[in-house]
Amino acid sequence: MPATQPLPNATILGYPRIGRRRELKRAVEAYWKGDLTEAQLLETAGELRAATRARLVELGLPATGGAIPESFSFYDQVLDATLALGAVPSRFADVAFADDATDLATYFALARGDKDHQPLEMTKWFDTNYHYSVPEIDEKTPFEANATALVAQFAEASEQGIETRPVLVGPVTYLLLAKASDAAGEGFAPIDRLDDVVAVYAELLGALAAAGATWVQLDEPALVSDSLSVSRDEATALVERAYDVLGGLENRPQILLTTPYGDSSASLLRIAALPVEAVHADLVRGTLPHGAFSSGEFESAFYKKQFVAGVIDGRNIWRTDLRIASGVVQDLQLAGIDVVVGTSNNLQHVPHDVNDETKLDARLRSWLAFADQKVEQVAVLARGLRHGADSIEAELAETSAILADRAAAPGVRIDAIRDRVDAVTDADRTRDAEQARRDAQRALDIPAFATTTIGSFPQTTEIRKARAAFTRGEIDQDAYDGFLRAEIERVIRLQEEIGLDVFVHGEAERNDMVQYFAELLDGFAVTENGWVQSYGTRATRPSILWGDVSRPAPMTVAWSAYAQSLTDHLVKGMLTGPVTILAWSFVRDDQPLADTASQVALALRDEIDDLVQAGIRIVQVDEPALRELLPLDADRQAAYLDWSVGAFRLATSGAAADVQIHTHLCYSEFGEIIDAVDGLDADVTSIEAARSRMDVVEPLGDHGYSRGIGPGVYDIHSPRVPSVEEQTELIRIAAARIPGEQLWVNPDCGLKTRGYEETVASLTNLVQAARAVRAEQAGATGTA
Ligand code: MET
Ligand SMILES: [Zn+2]
Repeated sequence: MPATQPLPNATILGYPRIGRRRELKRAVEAYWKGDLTEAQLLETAGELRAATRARLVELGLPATGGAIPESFSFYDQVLDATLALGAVPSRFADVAFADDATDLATYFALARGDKDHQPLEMTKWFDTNYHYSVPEIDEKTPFEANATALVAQFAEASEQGIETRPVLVGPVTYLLLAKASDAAGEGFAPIDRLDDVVAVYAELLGALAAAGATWVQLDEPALVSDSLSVSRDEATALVERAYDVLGGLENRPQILLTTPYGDSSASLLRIAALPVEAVHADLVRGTLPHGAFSSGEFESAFYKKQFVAGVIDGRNIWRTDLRIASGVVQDLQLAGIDVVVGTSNNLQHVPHDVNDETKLDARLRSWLAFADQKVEQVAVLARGLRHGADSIEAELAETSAILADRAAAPGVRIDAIRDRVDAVTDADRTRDAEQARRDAQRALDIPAFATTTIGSFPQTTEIRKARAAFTRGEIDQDAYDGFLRAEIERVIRLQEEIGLDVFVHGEAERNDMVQYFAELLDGFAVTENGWVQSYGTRATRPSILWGDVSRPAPMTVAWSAYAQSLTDHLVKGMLTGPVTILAWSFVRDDQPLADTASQVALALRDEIDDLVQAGIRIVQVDEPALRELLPLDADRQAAYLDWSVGAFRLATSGAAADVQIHTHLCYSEFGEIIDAVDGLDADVTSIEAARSRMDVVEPLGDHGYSRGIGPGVYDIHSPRVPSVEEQTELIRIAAARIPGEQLWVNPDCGLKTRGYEETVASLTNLVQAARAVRAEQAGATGTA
């Protein structure tokens, strides 16, 4: 047993690491380009970490005792764990053991790949829009502890006079989020290596103890998810097995085991029985174990053990109702629990500081809490625990007044919008029968294996410059519109040259596929500095959906109509779907998401109507986040799928039979929600598939999917140009399962992050691949 030194009664699970002005992004990208040396990058990162620690102390977290998490990452916390475990996949051995290899070079090679290596796959982290690098594990993966970064950061903090708490993804979650490498044998699952991995965690903990760390945080969100390869009950048993070992170590820091992102109430008492010194529960998404309080079980489970109560919401940007949160922690304390006030999860999912938003309406701003304000809220509640609730009455009263102001503010509830939602019927969510649509859409004259793209073309420096100049008022609306029209014309001509079948206008006018709409819809506000890491050096600036949503004017019609006027090819109208608009915004927490979704859907429905009036015959409504919002909790999934699918249908069902509705899904495993994808009832669905070698096609084929499907054949997440042969092979795999008339040939996703050179080369190959397969099929059936 380590020496007991209790955790101070205020903490957070983690803090944004990209920097208040995205300093880390700039430094890392400069390093990639060769403009910054490794030493310079390490120095910048050190400065950022130091600034973060100092800020957290300033905001009220104690500088000692492990209250401050050491949650920095250059790219991704799962990738950090991969390096700490030495779990470099064998296909990267040549990189890791090269003469000039450094830990950092290996790290980025895994993250991004290079011309000889595909990067580690990326996928969504629980139900967030954050992506982690998926570990690749097999029977032979060599595990070897590498505590260098963990120890160095802890030591760096000590130098600064701050005693931090190193943070690591826990062993069970790490392995359950991993995938079996291509070298793995049949039936192997990464979790089979649990004992080996636990042994390496033991070494890492030993190294941290030797460095003087009194606390370590191990995150085990696997405990709250029903979407992993094992049941929650099994995950709990695995956690028991792992922490019995780790807890039993002679030489280790005290362990804080966390269960963020969901409801751990079913397993909390079992977890509390483990030989760890503190356990966290997310009390925003989850609850305390039912009945355990009155029965005294909770008190005995937490006897001589600290409970970190995650009462401050780490997923949204609203001020937490402090009076309620204070009641919860005060009751716990009254029951004799050694309670620590905490956040529901790592604050990496929220921006830094509301005070950086100088242009936001002052009233709206007063309702908000970004990471810094959340830390302050934690500190207030902790003070209330130390000195009694009376001592924080002024703060409680202030928050109550703010919440009351928000509830009554104009625009938060608009009767006309609510009446329209109330009047929606099933008929409004239902299109003509599939056959009738197929017949009506023959007039569109679309070939088998039709080639198209997902919407965006590369966002060039010129586009970004023009947008910035327009935002700063350096060029006027006419000049900007003229620039965008020229850009659209260029993209149309390019598609003609490449020989694609169905065109797009290229989305040059969009800064972001959600923010663009948020700026044009009523009920949303956008931030200046509200960046949140999406993956690696990429960050998004989610909009704030604060009021009832409506569409004051058409949003995309002018651009789409202009593009269509330039060509005889069909041009797809391009909209972002209601679920994705919600998923990638900060949504209001004062009404069910389903109600908000209906409001957004009705606005999109009107937009589709206007697009069709303007001569557009195909409209794509992107829902890449459909899978992302699927609740981790199986009990809540059916209700979610019901409203999310319903919202998409409400948006699209105003379209007549001869209008072809497309949708696009990406970034996720869709096998699990195949019925929902089917339920969207889109005429054509494009879906990410290249990286997974068309894995999605099999379940679709088995499912008897009868409408159009475009499994991506070109992985746009990498600058690599896929050859004609490669893409032909992928189309053939799909064609073996799905009839050619149903198949579309397209990239995995939009091209906005790619450069023109690789884009043109890849699309040219794509068109050739489609033609090759068409010719093969024509040969096979004897038709021309
Ligand atoms: C993340 S999905 C992106 C879809 C969008 N239409 C685009 O092409 O960029
Ligand atoms: Zn996509």
